[in-house]
Amino acid sequence: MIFTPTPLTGSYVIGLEPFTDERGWFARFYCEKEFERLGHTGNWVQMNHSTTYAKGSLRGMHYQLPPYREIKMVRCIAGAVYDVIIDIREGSATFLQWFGTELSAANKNMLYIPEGFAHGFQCLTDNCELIYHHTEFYTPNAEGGIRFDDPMVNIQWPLPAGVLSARDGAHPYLTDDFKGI
Ligand SMILES: Cc1cn([C@H]2C[C@H](O)[C@@H](COP(=O)(O)OP(=O)(O)O[C@H]3O[C@@H](C)C(=O)[C@@H](O)[C@H]3O)O2)c(=O)[nH]c1=O
Repeated sequence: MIFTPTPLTGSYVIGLEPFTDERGWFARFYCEKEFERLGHTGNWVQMNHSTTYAKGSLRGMHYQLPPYREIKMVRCIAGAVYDVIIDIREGSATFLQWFGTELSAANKNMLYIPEGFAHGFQCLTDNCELIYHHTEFYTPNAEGGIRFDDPMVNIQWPLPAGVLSARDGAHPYLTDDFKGI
């Protein structure tokens, strides 16, 4: 695996190194020893899989409140998405800065997202499938959300916004009172 730091400290784009032969390919996407070198100490306690049908659809921007902050690792196994994180670590030098990268079945890249980030994505194709690894259990009462179009963050999405859940459409806009998590 190739770990490329993003401008937001602690997050990485992870490239796989597939072994290819006449049958197809084989690639490792998690190895405790390699991840320890990143400083990763958490255990993956939950893994999720989602399909999003329509190009342009958006999911996000989601996080869990303390004490349920979590590390996430995201991978796209069908189609392509523009995957985005926002740094909401209290006191961070890059507070409210965002980073986006394309994850696709074709490029096989993953995004490693430390605690203290909000996460979301937009589908660049129809029928996008994502696999998530989480270090914390899903805790509905601890869910936090930031609107995908929050002007204080100003994410540059590649496509006009398509399908959005009712919950994601109802996230409040940030105010100066928001100090992060
Ligand atoms: C996230 C999650 C949802 N659910 C349930 C709640 C709800 O009834 C249904 C759909 O949930 P949501 O609408 O929140 O799903 P979704 O909007 O796809 O939520 C996901 O968005 C992306 C951007 C992330 O980063 C993920 O961690 C997760 O928050 O599934 C679980 O049972 N376990 C889970 O871990």
